[in-house]
Amino acid sequence: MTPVNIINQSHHALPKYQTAGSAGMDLCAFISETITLQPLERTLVPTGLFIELPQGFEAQIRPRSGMSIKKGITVINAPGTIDSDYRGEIKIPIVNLSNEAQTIEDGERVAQMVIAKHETVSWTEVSLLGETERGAGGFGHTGAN
Ligand SMILES: O=c1ccn([C@H]2C[C@H](O)[C@@H](COP(=O)(O)OP(=O)(O)OP(=O)(O)O)O2)c(=O)[nH]1
Ligand SMILES: [Mg+2]
Repeated sequence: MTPVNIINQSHHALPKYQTAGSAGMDLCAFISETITLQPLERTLVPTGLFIELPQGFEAQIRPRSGMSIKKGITVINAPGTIDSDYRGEIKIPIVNLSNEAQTIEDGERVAQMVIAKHETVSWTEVSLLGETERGAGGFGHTGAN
């Protein structure tokens, strides 16, 4: 467990792992009025949460499968990236991909957040890359199925 500083300006509980093996913590909407999204409409949902990740960590904002299948609502930039030096409010860009209007209520769990480690690299500019069996093959190169 890595301790991470968090400010919670919402009246909802801190995000938590729902089960011992959960990778993500659900994020609740922190809104004063119900959001209604028409088909293909998008909006930015506030959470009231501000975090201070250690360098080398990121938070990924991902859709919830239940929300996607029940309402057709997904995170439009999934996976959203929260940088370790970001000190603003975590907000969730969502879109209604269903063909009817959908609503989001205060406290509704609209997305989930996975905290992950990432590398930081420095480039070494070269004129040739190491040879591999794949080479430049991609995009279905290994077969039809
Ligand atoms: O789903 C998201 C994605 C990003 N952010 C915040 C945290 C992140 O550190 C910052 C910038 O995100 P990103 O780099 O994806 O956006 P950008 O359009 O490249 O903005 P910037 O130029 O500020 O980096 O916005 C969120 O609150 N929610
Ligand atoms: Mg950016």
